[in-house]
Amino acid sequence: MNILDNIIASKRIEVEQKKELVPVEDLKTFPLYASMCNSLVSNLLAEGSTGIIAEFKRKSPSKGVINADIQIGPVVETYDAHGAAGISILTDENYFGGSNDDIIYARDIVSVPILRKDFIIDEYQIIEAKAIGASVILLIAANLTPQRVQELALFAKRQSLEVLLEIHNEEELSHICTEVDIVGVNNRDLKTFTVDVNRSIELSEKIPADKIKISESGISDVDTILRLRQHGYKGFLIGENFMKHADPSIAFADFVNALKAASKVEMEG
Ligand SMILES: O=C(O)c1ccccc1NCC(=O)[C@H](O)[C@H](O)COP(=O)(O)O
Repeated sequence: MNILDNIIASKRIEVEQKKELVPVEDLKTFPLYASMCNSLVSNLLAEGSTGIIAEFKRKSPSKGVINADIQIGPVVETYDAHGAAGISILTDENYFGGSNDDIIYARDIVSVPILRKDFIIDEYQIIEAKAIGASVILLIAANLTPQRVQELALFAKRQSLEVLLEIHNEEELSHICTEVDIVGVNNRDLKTFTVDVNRSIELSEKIPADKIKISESGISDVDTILRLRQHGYKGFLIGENFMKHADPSIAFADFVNALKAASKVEMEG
């Protein structure tokens, strides 16, 4: 079994336990369940958007501990204030050190849309995402059939959530369906952990033109963003590059300033 199989196996157990602990009908009574979702799609398409979906994660299977004891508040506040188009928050506890409380806390203090970054395999997790204040959910093609992607995406759309479908290779293009709003190419192979930004470039032309494209993982410099933009990418999901710093807020603000300067030079040139 590879790491993704392990994560999914433990997720199945976790979801069944949660269903017992907090029945789905109870989730629907959470105040945030009835709140309005804001749109990541609109933010990515907005004129002058940085396109950055800044991620908050404490650890990961590929990197181990990144920033174990960090508090979420100051980090997401800076992401929001300095121009993130969206914020991605890992809610998986075992492998990423996250929790639902991280999103509940962040929702209260930021206005940008929040992506619930987790391994969604069950409708329960979609209701849960809405109940904790997420606006976008992630579906990963590598662990879902095309039919299951379609079912879960449709279910999410009916909850007014936006859907990001993550793919990694050409075969997974067949998972793209009408209900998906955003297609993300993960530059990290979730089975081997190798990272190659060229994945995004190779797949860019093959993604249907009506989908918003984002590139995920292993992005650490503004030149890569400029290159990806030339291939039609509107969004850039970046985690470790910020979270590895003692103060991710400073790293994020510096990165955005450098991106804005480079984008201006590019437009003038
Ligand atoms: O990052 C991992 O080790 C990982 C392993 C298995 C499944 C998912 C994993 N990561 C989730 C992500 O895709 C990244 O957190 C996200 O794209 C940001 O990547 P990075 O900028 O490289 O931190």
